[in-house]
Amino acid sequence: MYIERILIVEDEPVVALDLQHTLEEMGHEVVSISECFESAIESVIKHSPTLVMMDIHLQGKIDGIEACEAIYHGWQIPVVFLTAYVDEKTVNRAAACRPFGYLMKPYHNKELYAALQVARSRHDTETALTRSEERLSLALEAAELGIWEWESKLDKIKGDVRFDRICGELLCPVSTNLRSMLDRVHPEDRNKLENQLSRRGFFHTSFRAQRETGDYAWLELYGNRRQRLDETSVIVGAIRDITVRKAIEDKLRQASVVYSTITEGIMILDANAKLISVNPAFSQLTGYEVSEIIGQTPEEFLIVRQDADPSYQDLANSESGNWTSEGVCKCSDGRVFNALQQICVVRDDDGKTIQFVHTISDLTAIRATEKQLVYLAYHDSLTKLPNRRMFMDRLKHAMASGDRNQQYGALLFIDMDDFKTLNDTLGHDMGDLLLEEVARRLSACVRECDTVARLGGDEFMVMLEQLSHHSEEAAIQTEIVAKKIIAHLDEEYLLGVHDYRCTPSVGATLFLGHAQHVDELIKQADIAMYQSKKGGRNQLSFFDPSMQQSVIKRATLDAELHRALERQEFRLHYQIQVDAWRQPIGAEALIRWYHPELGTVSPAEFIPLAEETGLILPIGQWVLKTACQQLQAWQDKPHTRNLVLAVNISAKQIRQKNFSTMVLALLEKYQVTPHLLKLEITESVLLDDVEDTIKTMLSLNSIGIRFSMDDFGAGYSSLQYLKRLPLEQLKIDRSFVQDLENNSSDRTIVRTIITMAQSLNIDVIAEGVENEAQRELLQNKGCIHYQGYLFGKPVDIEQFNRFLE
Ligand SMILES: Nc1nc2c(ncn2[C@@H]2O[C@H](COP(=O)(O)O[C@H]3[C@@H](O)[C@H](n4cnc5c(=O)[nH]c(N)nc54)O[C@@H]3COP(=O)(O)O)[C@@H](O)[C@H]2O)c(=O)[nH]1
Repeated sequence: MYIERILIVEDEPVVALDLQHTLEEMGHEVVSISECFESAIESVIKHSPTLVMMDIHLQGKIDGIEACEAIYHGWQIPVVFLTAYVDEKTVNRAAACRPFGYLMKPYHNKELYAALQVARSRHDTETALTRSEERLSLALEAAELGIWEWESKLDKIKGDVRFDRICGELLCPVSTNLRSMLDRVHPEDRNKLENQLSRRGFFHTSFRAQRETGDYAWLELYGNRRQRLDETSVIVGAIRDITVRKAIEDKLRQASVVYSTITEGIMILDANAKLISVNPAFSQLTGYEVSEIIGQTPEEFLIVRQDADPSYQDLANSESGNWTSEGVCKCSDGRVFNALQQICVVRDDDGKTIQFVHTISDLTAIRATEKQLVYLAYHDSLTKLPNRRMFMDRLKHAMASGDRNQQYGALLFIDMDDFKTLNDTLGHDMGDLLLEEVARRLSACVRECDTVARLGGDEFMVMLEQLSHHSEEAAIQTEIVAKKIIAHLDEEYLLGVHDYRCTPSVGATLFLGHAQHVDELIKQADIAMYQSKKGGRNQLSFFDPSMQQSVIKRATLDAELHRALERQEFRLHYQIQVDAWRQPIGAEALIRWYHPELGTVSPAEFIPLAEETGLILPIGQWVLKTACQQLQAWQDKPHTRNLVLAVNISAKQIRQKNFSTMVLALLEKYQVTPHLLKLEITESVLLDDVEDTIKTMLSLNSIGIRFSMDDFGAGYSSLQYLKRLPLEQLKIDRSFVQDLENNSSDRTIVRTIITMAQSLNIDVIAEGVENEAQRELLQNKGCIHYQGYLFGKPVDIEQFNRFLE
């Protein structure tokens, strides 16, 4: 039996004493007797009784029922009423304050004994229940779980305060029915959740529910669906917001994928820098399995420490906790590689170092690529020779050492003759083969200390170092090497199945120290090489300063020529063409360039330059337009109406795709009768794209435009093509006319040209006729049209028109 420490609250002292006696006989202890509420409270505080026996009628204003409420509420001490009251009102009041017993006076001892036993038992049970509820509440709070319940009969979801906290915002209104709650669930999760909720027994699931803000929260739901006897069912369960956990899990999952798939090797070390784990890439990189190295520090098996490297402890103490450096790693098989290593300190919330993450990346491939890139930056990919960049470096170096030793060096600029023809005829692959072979032969011709480089295309450069201290001797040494090069490059090449011959043109220049700039030296060698080309190719030329002057002049001319059109510096001059009776039959339009500073520049000087740069196209267009304007002007006057105007057309012009269209447009614009326009072409048009050129000529000729073959006899003169061209006229070159009186060969050539033209039914005109003797000779041979100073020099249009009048 439990021995109670009892407080008796009784206003009748006799009854109280009797009760005390009885209780003590039962073995209990009576700690105090009080007659009123106030003294009862004092006794509770003072004696901490385990049970109170309470009379309802007490001295003072407060009765036993109120006293019971106060004592139980304040100290949770069970109270048993002991009273004579049996009226319904009193009993109901007493019952409302949940007493632990209600004993009627007078009572039997056995009744008292039973009442005390029941009170004790109920109090213990209730206390245990309250504690258990408290524990559960604390556990739910700690687990962040909310309790919820749903009854099918009511179709209402109810929950505790934690449930409201978790779901209030998400699934509001909280006391909603199941369908409304499901409506807030993410469509992809809805079916799964619905299935779980309809299942009998335990379930556990997670789903997304939409917040008021529109974004989704992750919820974890536990439940147990039970069937009641009346066939209704109830689900009781718990719910938890796992949004943050999900986000962390996602990150962890990503981190885990990165950890296991990244190509960098990762070591996780504990706070003492002892290895805990490695990722797969680490084992692949180093050959170490985690079991072999666990518990060791990386320096014991992998990292070759440098003196400047910080220790793990240094890093743990550092503010950044991060260190990156290039280092050397040793693999399990002894192989060594360069690695980029990074160490990151992992700290807990209190800032204490708990781990290190040590990452290593193999730099071998990067270093190899860098090496390759450097190689490519300084070498020609086809021939593997040094390229221009490296050559320039070496040249600067050679100049510096030549300066110190006072020894001459030499540059040889080598260009393969007619390389373009090889590419055009046998294709670029064969061209590449030739260049590779040239590179081999050049390298074989020079000493170890010399440099062979490819500048691009078919241009090679050879630098000879450590030549004589005297320029003459150095020149002789250079000549010997250059001749050797020419001889070797002149030998036959086997290109695939083709035997091929290709000669070089070589230009040479000497240098001593830093007397000239590198670019200047290369230009000198280039100029000398052009000299070789001009001199007939397959030869060596040394640089001569006068050559440089002409190159500079040419560059100036080129720059000025680009601006000449827009500055309107061109004019057309006209030179009369006459018949046997000296009657004007037409004129040749000849361009003149009046430059404000350079003065009058001869077309013989600037036309070849314009052809080279492509400027001949806009210039030629301007000439044609001006000629058409002039023809239009002549058409108004009877004595000029039938004059035919000859315009020089360069090969580049006639090869333009839209040449015919452009000419037709001009004729139309200036209302010119086509047969008054004569286009003078040279034999050079037959060197390239002959078929297309013939097509263009035929189309222009079909509308009446005439063609004259200029400088005939001086060049290529392919008779095979001649008969296919729609030519109206051959113009005998001035060089044959000049010496006609004294040179019998020229006379023969002129006679042959005239005879051939007559047989082909083509007219003949002679240019450069300067005296009567020449004219007579030409007439005697059958040439009756002339152009030359004998009849008039090229003059501007005002003079020309005056002359005609
Ligand atoms: N594509 C173009 N070429 C043109 C154009 N204008 C001229 N040219 C070509 O330039 C070259 C030089 O021409 P130019 O200095 O005008 O010389 C011409 C005549 O002045 C000269 N000539 C004429 N008669 C005599 C003579 O009796 N003696 C003598 N020493 N020289 C004379 O001959 C040149 C005309 O030559 P050609 O054109 O071959 O009939 C020259 O090649 C021009 O073609 C142009 O607009 N476009």
